Amino acid sequence: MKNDIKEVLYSEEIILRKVIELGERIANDYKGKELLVIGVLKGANVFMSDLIRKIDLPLQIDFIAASSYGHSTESSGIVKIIKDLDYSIEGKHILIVEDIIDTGLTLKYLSENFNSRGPKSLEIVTLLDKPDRRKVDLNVKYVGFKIPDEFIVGYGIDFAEKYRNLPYIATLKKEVYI
Ligand SMILES: O=P(O)(O)OC[C@H]1O[C@H](OP(=O)(O)OP(=O)(O)O)[C@H](O)[C@@H]1O
Ligand code: HPA
Ligand SMILES: [Mg+2]
Repeated sequence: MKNDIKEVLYSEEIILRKVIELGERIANDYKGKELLVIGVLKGANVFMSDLIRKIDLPLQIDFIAASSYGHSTESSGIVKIIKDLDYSIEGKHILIVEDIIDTGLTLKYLSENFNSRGPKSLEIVTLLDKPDRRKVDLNVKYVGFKIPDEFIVGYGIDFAEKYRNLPYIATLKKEVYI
């Protein structure tokens, strides 16, 4: 697995520091409110697990599973919901947790879908943001790192379902995916 890595962009230590910073900001912003944190599977699984333990507030969690990349490095443009939320979000303060925003199509689709269910508020936190690749406008309140237009893996993020268990975030050698 390590032979496929081109460059480590963010080490475990750097990621942890960012997760703590985001968790503190979120805890501060939602003080006194009932918060429901929704992770977008599978990619956000690792970030979500670390982040919720750095939000010092009573909160609830739920998950939705969505996929649009499959085994490609380009979005198919069609967002498929593979598993829906378990509970209603009507009247609740919702925070969507994503690992990465690329074209923005996944979150555009999910935000519109969630907004139609009548939440009290809806915000997004993403660990990584690739603004140069955006195809649709999105309002993202919490961003960990802005990254250049390169295909990345690790810390939950895959290529063809591999590399999710790398503890750091890295770029892949081109020959691996071309
Ligand atoms: O902004 P976008 O271009 O829509 O890309 C971002 C989405 O793509 C990845 O999910 P993917 O569809 O690969 O499913 P996965 O989380 O199971 O890997 C990632 O986890 C985001 O959810
Ligand atoms: N890597 C893996 N999955 C992704 C990416 C990426 O850079 N962008 C959107 N889904
Ligand atoms: Mg993926």
